Amino acid sequence: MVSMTPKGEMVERFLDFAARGDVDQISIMISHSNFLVNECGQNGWTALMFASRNGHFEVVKALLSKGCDKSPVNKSGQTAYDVAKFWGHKHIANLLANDEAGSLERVLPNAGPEEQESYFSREFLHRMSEKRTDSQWLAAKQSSPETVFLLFFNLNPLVTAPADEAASGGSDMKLCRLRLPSVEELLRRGDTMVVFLGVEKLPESHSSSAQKDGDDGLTAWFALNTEQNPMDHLRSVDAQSFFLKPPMPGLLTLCENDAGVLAQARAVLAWHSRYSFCPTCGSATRADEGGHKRTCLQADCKSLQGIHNTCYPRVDPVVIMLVIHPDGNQCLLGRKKIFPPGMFSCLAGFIEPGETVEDGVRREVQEESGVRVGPVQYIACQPWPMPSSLMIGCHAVAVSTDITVDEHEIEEARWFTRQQVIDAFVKRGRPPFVLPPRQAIAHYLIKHWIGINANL
Ligand SMILES: NC(=O)c1ccc[n+]([C@@H]2O[C@H](COP(=O)([O-])OP(=O)(O)OC[C@H]3O[C@@H](n4cnc5c(N)ncnc54)[C@H](O)[C@@H]3O)[C@@H](O)[C@H]2O)c1
Ligand SMILES: [Mg+2]
Ligand SMILES: [Mg+2]
Ligand SMILES: [Mg+2]
Ligand SMILES: [Zn+2]
Repeated sequence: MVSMTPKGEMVERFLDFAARGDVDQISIMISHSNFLVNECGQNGWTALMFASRNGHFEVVKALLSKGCDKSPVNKSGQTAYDVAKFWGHKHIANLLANDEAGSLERVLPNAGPEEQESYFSREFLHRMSEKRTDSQWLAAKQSSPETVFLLFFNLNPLVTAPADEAASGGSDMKLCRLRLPSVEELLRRGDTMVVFLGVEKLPESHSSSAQKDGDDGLTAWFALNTEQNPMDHLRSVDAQSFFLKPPMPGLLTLCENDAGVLAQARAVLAWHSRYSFCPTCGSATRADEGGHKRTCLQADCKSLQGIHNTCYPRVDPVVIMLVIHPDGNQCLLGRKKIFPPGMFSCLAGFIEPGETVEDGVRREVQEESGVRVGPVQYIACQPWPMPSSLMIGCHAVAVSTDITVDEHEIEEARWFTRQQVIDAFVKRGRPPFVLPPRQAIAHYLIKHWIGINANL
């Protein structure tokens, strides 16, 4: 082993505290030796990178407050910002990007807007995908009194209304967090689908004290779905709770945290309910890996050789776009027959095989409205769990303006002026149309266009 200088040892100790989130030790060491904030260890990582990797917000803040440089890159060319973003620590990525000389702007001067959190996108569980193959761990969690179970009946979640429903206008519905005694009987039934969702993220102050007696102290979450009314098999469930249906607009009434976990749970459960047989050979399949895989039971099935995407939960990419008139002052919105009266929204469509996002936008806009599109810019995305789409939101610039609607899909499409869109937002006078609900990415794409062109 290579021996280290006393300084080298001190740096490694400092980096270790950063990796573990020990903000007290970090502050003490900086107060004696401020140079540590910019040191990197033997693997080329700085304290800021380690803290960003492990989601230690307070450590990142402390390092920044001591003038830590955000620009160094590790051996893979990643800054601390890149590391935070890669590991999904959005709050840390925002902190690192918002600070004046944000690395994103420097590296990508023409970068679009900051990553946008949308309804259905909040991740408050850590998915712990490495535990999906640990059947012993999963079984222990399924029989732990701490574990949280979400229940679905035909993909409709069990919810409770807020106590002051009138005041909240019926929104902010909560998913019922059931415990083992309530669902024990359901878990024993063969026809209950069980999906491991993840574990609650730990507060930064979490220590290893909970790890005695083999318990890792992690609270696991599972989603259950049944196709037969589970009410007779449930124990001690709040009398106010009920299954939320139909999905639209019902699922848009959840609070933001619950909408995120619902998007994950419902999309996976919907996949199980649609793929009970092997898409390759038609045989029966079995759920594996905590409900994140289906394996064919036919020994010589092709799907058992190599990796087949038919064995994993599906996500369907959909482009959704706000098309802007060449004059920059109008946008194209359409309405489907099924929309509530007066509502107009962005055009949208499924991406086809072999197509880029940009080509998908151009094709769908032309098919649905006859308008031809030039430049396309990605803005934001949103999981859409009905049943399992990923909405890829873009702005696009039209290069022609005549409208011919595809009547199979769209009842009407129109150019609306910026003023008309603003009137619809502020609901002034008699607005010319109704906007899609704020939970839909279409709403955000329209609002963002108004925002970036603000000349009110
Ligand atoms: N979040 C939002 O703001 C928002 C707004 C609009 C639409 N959406 C969602 O986007 C999705 C797609 O929009 P669209 O209906 O206009 O798409 P679209 O314009 O491609 O037309 C739908 C048709 O495409 C075909 N299709 C192709 N691939 C499909 C697939 N993987 N699954 C189902 N059908 C497929 C079917 O014939 C279907 O009738 C819808 O599910 C809709 O709920 C979300
Ligand atoms: Mg469409
Ligand atoms: Mg279409
Ligand atoms: Mg289509
Ligand atoms: Zn098969």
